[in-house]
Amino acid sequence: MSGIPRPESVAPTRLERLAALLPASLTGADVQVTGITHSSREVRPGDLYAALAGANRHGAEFIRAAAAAGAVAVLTDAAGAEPARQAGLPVLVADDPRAVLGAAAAAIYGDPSARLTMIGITGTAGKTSTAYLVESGLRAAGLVTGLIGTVETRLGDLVVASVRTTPEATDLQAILAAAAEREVGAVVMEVSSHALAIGRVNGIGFAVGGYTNFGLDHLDFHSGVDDYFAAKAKLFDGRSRVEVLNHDDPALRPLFRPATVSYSAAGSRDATWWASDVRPAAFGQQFVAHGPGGIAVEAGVSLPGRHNVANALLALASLVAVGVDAHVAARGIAACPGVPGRLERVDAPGEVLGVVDYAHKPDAIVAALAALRELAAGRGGRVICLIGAGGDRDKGKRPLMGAAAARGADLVIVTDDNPRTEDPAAIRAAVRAGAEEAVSLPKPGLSVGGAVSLPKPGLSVAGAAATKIIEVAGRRAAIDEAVRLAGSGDVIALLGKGHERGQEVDGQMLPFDDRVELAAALGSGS
Ligand SMILES: CC(=O)N[C@H]1[C@@H](OP(=O)(O)OP(=O)(O)OC[C@H]2O[C@@H](n3ccc(=O)[nH]c3=O)[C@H](O)[C@@H]2O)O[C@H](CO)[C@@H](O)[C@@H]1O[C@H](C)C(=O)N[C@@H](C)C(=O)N[C@H](CCC(=O)O)C(=O)O
Ligand SMILES: Nc1ncnc2c1ncn2[C@@H]1O[C@H](COP(=O)(O)OP(=O)(O)OP(=O)(O)O)[C@@H](O)[C@H]1O
Ligand SMILES: N[C@H](CCC[C@H](N)C(=O)O)C(=O)O
Repeated sequence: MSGIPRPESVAPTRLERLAALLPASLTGADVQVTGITHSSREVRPGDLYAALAGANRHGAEFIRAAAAAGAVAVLTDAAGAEPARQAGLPVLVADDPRAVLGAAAAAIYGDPSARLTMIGITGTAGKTSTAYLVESGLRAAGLVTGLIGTVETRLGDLVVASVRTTPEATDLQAILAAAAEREVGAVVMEVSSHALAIGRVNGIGFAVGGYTNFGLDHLDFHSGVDDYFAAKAKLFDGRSRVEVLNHDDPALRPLFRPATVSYSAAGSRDATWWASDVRPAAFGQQFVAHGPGGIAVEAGVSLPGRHNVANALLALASLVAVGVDAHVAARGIAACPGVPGRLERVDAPGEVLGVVDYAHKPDAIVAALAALRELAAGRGGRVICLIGAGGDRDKGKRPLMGAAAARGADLVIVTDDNPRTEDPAAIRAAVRAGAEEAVSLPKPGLSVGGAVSLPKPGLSVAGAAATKIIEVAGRRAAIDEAVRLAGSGDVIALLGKGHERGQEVDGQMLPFDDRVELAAALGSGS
C-alpha cells in the first residue's frame, strides 16, 4: 500500500446513485461502496475498483485481484465489463471512466473539496515553492492547512511522502476527505499538466487557480507545446473562482480576462500586484509588494532569486484572494524557512557555499543559476554547476539544459541524474553537446522572473564563451570533483535532484541524497 491517507469514516454510497450521477450503466446488484481506487494493489474491503485502460495495461486484467482484496464493484469501460461480470462483481460502465473518476470519488467521499478552501497552483516551474509559501501564509492566518505536492502531503500534523505531484483522482479525493476530517480549513495543491490532461482534479472547484510560468517540459507526455499549454489552461476554464496569472510571462496572455488578478516580480505597474525595492537579506530577499487600492506591504522571502519574488507575489495574491489580510499573508510568506531541495543550503563548514536545487528543465536552470550568480558575485566567487538529465524522459530538453547551465555558470560538470534504463554516457553526451554549443556562441544577458529567456527547441542557443565544461561519470565522483575544484567564495550548485533520496539506475533505486553527499564532501574537503 502507498500510505496515501484515507478518511476514517465514509457513509456508504449505492451504485444506482453513482450510475445516475456519472452517468454510467449498472449491471448487477445495487451494492454499497465505501471507497474507490484505480489500483488493484490499493484495494480495501468495500471499495469500488476503477479498472482503467492505460498506456501499458488495462485495469480489467486485475479485477480478480481487486475482488480478492475486497472490492465489491467495478467501474470500467465497455472492454472491462465482461471480465467484471466473470469475476461476479456488479459493474458500472462509463464511456470514459477516467474522465468521471473525480466525480465518482467526490461522491463516494462526500464531496470533500466543497468543505475546504482549495488553492491550486500550476506552471512549468515554481509550483512546489509557491505551495510552501502559500501554506506558510495560511498558517499565519491561523488555519489548519493541507499541502499536496511533489515533495510531500501534509494534513495538519500528518506528513506522508508523495507518490506524485498531483495524486490520481481517487487518491486525491480520499486525501481531501481525510483533510476535512482533520479539521483542515484550506488546502494548497500543485496541479500538474498530467493531472489536468487526464482529469485527476475533475470534480474540484478551486477558490484560486494560480499560474507561475510556461516553459519547456514534459514533451514526452504531451504531443507538443500547444497540447502542454492547453492542459495547463484547463485550470482556468471556469473551475477556479479567482485566477492569478504571471504578468511577466507573455505566454500566459491568452488566458487573461478582465477579472484576472496578475502579478509582476519585474515591477510592472500594469499588474494587480507588483514588487519594488527588491533587495538581498541574508540568503533571502526583502521587497515591497504593491497591491489593489494602493496598498504597499513590506514583504520578504527566505530564498534568493527573482523567481522567488515571483513565487512570493503569487502566494500573496492567492492568500489575499481567499480573504487573508495582506500584512498577515506577507508575514507568513516571509516566515517560511525554505522549501526542501529548492535552493536549499547545505550545512557544511568552510568558505564554499553548497546549494541543492531541483532545476531539471531549462528555464528552472536559468532561474536558479541567475539567483546563485548574484550570491556568488557578493562573495567574490564563481558558480560551479553540476548538471545531468533524467533517463526515460523528454530527450529534447537535454541539450537545452546543458546550454542553460553553460550560460549561467563559470564551470559546468556534466554528470548523471537518474539514468533509469538508458545509457548514462549517451545522456551526458546530449547535455554536454548543448553546453559546448553554448560556449561557442556569444553570451547573452539573462532575464528572469516568469519571462525567463528560454532557447526555443531546434534553434541555436546564445553562448557562454568563458565557461569551462567537464564531464564526470557517476554523481558522487562529480560532487567530489566539484568540491576539489572549488575555491574560497565559490558557490557549488547541484541541480536536478533537489529533495530526491535516490538515484535510479537500471530499474534499481540506489540511496542518494545530494544534500547528504555534498555536505559530506564539503565536510571532508574531498
Ligand atoms: C502518464 C501518466 O500519467 N500515466 C498514468 C496512467 O498510467 P497508465 O495509463 O500507463 O497505466 P498502466 O500502467 O497502463 O495501467 C493501467 C491501469 O491498471 C492499473 N493497475 C496496473 C497494475 C496492477 O497491478 N494493478 C492495477 O490496478 C493501474 O493503476 C492503471 O489504472 O494512469 C495511472 C493510474 O491509472 C497513473 O498511475 C499513471 O501515472 C504514471 C505512474 C506517472 O508516472 N505519471 C507521471 C508522469 C505524472 O503523473 N507526473 C506528473 C507531473 C510531474 C512533474 O510535474 O514533474 C505528476 O503529477 O506527478
Ligand atoms: N517561478 C519560477 N520560475 C522559474 N524557475 C523557478 C521558479 N520557481 C522555482 N524555479 C526553479 O525550478 C525548480 C523547481 O521548482 P519547484 O519545485 O518550486 O517547481 P515545480 O513547478 O514544482 O517543479 P516540478 O514540476 O519539477 O516538480 C527550482 O528548484 C528552481 O530552480
Ligand atoms: N517528476 C520529474 C522529476 C525529474 C527529476 C530529475 N531528477 C530526473 O530524474 O529527470 C520526472 O520524474 O520526470
